[in-house]
Amino acid sequence: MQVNKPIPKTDGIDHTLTLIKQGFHFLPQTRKKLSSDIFETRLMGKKAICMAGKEAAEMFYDNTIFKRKGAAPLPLKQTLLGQGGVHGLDGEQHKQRKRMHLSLITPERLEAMKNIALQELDAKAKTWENKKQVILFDELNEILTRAGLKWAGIPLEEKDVKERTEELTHMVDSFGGSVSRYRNGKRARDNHEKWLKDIIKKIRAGKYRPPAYTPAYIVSNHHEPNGKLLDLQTAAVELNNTYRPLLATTYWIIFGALALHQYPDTYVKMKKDENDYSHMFAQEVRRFYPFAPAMAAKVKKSFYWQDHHFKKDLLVVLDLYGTNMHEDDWESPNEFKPERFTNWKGSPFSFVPQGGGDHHIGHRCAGEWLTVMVMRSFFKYFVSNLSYDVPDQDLSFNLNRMPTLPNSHFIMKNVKRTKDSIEDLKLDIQTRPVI
Ligand code: HEM
Repeated sequence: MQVNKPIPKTDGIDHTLTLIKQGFHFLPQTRKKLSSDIFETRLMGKKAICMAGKEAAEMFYDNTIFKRKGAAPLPLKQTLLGQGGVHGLDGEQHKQRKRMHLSLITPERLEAMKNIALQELDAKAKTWENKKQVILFDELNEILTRAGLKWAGIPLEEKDVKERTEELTHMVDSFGGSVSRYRNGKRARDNHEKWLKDIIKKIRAGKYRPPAYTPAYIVSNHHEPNGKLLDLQTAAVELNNTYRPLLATTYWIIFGALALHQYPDTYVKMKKDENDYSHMFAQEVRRFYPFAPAMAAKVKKSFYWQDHHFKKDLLVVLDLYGTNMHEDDWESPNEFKPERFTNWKGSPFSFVPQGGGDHHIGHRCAGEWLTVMVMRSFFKYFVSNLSYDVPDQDLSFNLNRMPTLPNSHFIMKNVKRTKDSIEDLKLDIQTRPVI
């Protein structure tokens, strides 16, 4: 007979506002309070089971028992994710769409992104030499907007750079429950999708011909399992999905710059980059610093797990940040130690900064390799191609805000390029497995 073990519950009626107020703290602190890796609460008026840890992640990413349809809240789809995109698909439709995304991320295209992003960074860095100070967050958002659109094969006129950068920045900053950030994010997405739809129409009409290996070409010409082209709206969402998340990488590049500053030994080791140090450093930045707090799914068919009953259509939330910090899997999780990744045995369920499980059959982030490659090459650029001072500023970050970053947005002064060329960096960094 199957035992039905009760799951500890939070007090009160609904905890959506608590989640918005406490941000990254909500799930870990509630687990601590209830002394349990799994608890029941109510979010957006619905019963929800929240959980963390390797075993929980393994269960969450089993797509025979979980589905994404109806799991993500509407405001998230109106801003960060878009409606009708790969994130919310299940079954064959998901597999087919995911194959399209993964087909964009070949080793050659990863190298291309690295080179384009480094070129944009180096061009921008030339202008920093004449500035009193540089706010790195703003600069990186523009650099990665330029790089992402170029890589995706989407034409960007100089006069539009500011507008496109602001749109992508607002979309990425839109989650976390602030009404004003939601409004900015929604407006930004509406404008950006309108712009993309015009470009896709031109591609389909043969009026604009991007190279056949670019996202612009591949997404515009992608056919659904029913043999039809993606509808225009979905095509705009998916094309945006191929480069918008690069601006999420901005947050981790800022945190990496923070770590290089606050742990000076890492700066020295990054400069030498022995035993793949830059890779381990990027991995530890993704583990230690927050970006994606959690993911939601719904139960596809009822099942038992660890004697707990999961009923069909129940909402389940996996704490990604808390899983990366889980004491069962990470020694001294609250210490920043890139060396922990030396000979790391890599579990796709204990290390879930960009989702867990398998990239190909599950929902794990399609851009994980790309994220790590851009992070590594930028960290190496900072230590080997630049000199800069980090003046006094408020470098603290608030875990109640989602997403979060240092309050000052990382200010640099006296920036100088120490090399005239990025050729060493272009040759140096190769694609590497990330889990
Ligand atoms: C800081 C950088 C990034 C973070 C934190 C991040 C995080 C995530 C997370 C949490 C998911 C959802 C996993 C799930 O549904 O369980 C995801 C999915 C996805 N990401 Fe990323 N991502 C990043 C960068 C990128 C980049 C650069 C790209 C593309 C170039 C990308 C493309 C995608 C796609 C297409 C999916 C949908 C996968 C699916 O549903 O099967 N991401 N990402």
